[in-house]
Amino acid sequence: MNAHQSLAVGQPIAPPEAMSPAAAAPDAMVRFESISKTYPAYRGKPGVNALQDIDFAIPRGSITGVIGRSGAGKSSLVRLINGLEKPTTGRVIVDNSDISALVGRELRLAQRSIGMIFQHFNLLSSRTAADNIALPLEIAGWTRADIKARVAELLALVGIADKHDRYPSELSGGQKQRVGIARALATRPSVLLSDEATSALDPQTTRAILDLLASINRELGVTIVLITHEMSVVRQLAREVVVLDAGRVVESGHVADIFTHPKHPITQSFLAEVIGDSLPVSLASRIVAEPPVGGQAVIRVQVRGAGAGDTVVARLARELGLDVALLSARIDEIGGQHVGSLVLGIPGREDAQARVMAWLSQYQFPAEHLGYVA
Ligand SMILES: Nc1ncnc2c1ncn2[C@@H]1O[C@H](COP(=O)(O)OP(=O)(O)OP(=O)(O)O)[C@@H](O)[C@H]1O
Repeated sequence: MNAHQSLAVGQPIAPPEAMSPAAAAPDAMVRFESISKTYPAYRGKPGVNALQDIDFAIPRGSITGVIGRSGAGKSSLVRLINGLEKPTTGRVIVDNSDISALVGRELRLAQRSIGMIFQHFNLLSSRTAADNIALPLEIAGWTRADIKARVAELLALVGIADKHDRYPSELSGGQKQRVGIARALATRPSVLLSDEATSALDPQTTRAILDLLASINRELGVTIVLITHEMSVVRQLAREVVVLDAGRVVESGHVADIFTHPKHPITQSFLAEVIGDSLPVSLASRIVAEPPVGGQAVIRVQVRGAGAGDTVVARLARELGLDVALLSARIDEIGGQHVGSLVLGIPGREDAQARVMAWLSQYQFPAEHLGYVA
């Protein structure tokens, strides 16, 4: 096993030797233990190694994002959690039960504690909203009276009590996903798998659905696993994130840690799409590689915590006795923490730059030198 794959999600980023494998995370809701998944060769098509050396834990009660590009192995990972696929090697433990070893009735019973929502909602068009939500309860053998009461409760929970008798064709995308969420929660699962559940929705509806998922996590304590190719979804909702690339976990940890210290190029490319690392055009167009006489060096600094941006600028100026200009700043709330990127202008002299970089490194602010402005 590759040590870099042995990560317990929820641990701050640490050197590989300090990372805990799944087995060291006893209070996990889902544990992948030395998982690989190979789809066999079929009708002349070669076999595919979809997942390799997967060994991590999803904390109970967490919202964990699993992010990766198309083909990274996200859907394969999800199908292992709900037992639709068996791993080629290793075990998948869900709520202390080895789902990869279950078959038949035992598997079906275990699957009732794992809800799932989908990109295209997967509702039955011939059934009303209420009857779609009732479906898993009918399959589980609930009485008609119990189903009626539970469906009413679920429709209210997801905020569409008035859509009880509507058919999917009469509902908006957001309302359809609310029906999907209610149906997924019907049998009171302990895990909710969300497979690109907001990818077909506009940004405003996406935000509303992600807010609903956050309140479900908070109020019902359901562990949520968010499969997505969008870092903006991870940023808004998840506290933990696992980055998959070519079937391997390349990085994992707290979202705020990953956003401030992305290590793997694939993570950096996901972040570049959302964090707005691009500089304002008016500033970018002025940056040059060689120091102009009397010019400023331009330094980008990553900061964390409320007020951290102001503190860095003030302390740098005070403690080093230098003129520090704030050329641009952006602060976001990520994983419940303020995370930001400051672009500072400092005196272009070599000694001043060296002192600023040493100070930033001493206080562990990631920083990069972007060039100079006149
Ligand atoms: N049933 C299958 N049979 C053969 N190969 C498969 C099967 N399912 C997935 N694969 C292959 O396994 C790899 C991982 O696919 P998977 O669907 O898990 O990735 P993904 O990250 O979910 O991608 P996407 O975002 O495009 O859905 C891909 O190369 C895919 O072609």
